[in-house]
Amino acid sequence: MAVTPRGTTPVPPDARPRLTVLSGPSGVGKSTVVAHMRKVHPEVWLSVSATTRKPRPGERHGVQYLFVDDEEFDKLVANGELLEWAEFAGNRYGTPRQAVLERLEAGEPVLLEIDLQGARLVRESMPEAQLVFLAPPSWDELVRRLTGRGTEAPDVIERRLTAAKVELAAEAEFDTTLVNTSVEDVARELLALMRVV
Ligand SMILES: Nc1nc2c(ncn2[C@@H]2O[C@H](COP(=O)(O)OP(=O)(O)O)[C@@H](O)[C@H]2O)c(=O)[nH]1
Ligand SMILES: Nc1ncnc2c1ncn2[C@@H]1O[C@H](COP(=O)(O)OP(=O)(O)O)[C@@H](O)[C@H]1O
Repeated sequence: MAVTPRGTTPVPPDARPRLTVLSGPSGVGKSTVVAHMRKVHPEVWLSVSATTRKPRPGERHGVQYLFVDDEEFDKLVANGELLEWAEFAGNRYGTPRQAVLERLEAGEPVLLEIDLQGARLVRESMPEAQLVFLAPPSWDELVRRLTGRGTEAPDVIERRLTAAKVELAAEAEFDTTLVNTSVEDVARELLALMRVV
């Protein structure tokens, strides 16, 4: 058996911590799945994005998002502080770069919950990232969930459903699709993909 000096054992590629990107149309259940996953495994780290969107009732700065105004977002972009950013349904969203890189360097798995445009940008800049698409059981169920959530006005729901058609058409670009029928099942599958369990 070959003896490798201590400290120089090569890390097999599949043991490396991975950057996982979770995308899917608005209302499919991304936040619900991630919240459940973190209830079961609080140690899983999720990047907190910056956004120019206004907080929904119950959302808090630094928890769901870093809520910033247009000027602050411009600064984050100009200073190169975002790993990626995109405009989605009239607001801008971006992933703070430093925290993600620090976690990956520390050997921890990292999860980004971002839109299709962001997923494409991450694929370009970090080809080792795995892209996971969260799909609804059906179009009608997606409309029911988005409408039933009751957080958006009808015109905003329309914009999001228009974006959803584009996102659903891009499913084949992703490495894996998970269909969100059961939150518990999807959370378990996602944890397995991230090699947390
Ligand atoms: N590109 C990019 N998209 C993001 C980021 N953060 C959130 N998003 C996406 O922006 C979209 C809208 O998010 P949000 O307004 O919270 O609505 P929700 O996903 O329907 O609850 C979703 O597809 C999110 O995944 C980010 O940092 N970058
Ligand atoms: N598997 C599921 N079955 C039924 N309803 C779900 C499921 N997952 C999420 N929901 C509901 O769908 C709505 C949208 O979920 P949310 O997590 O806000 O979606 P997203 O973050 O993708 O926009 C919420 O009201 C949520 O409770």
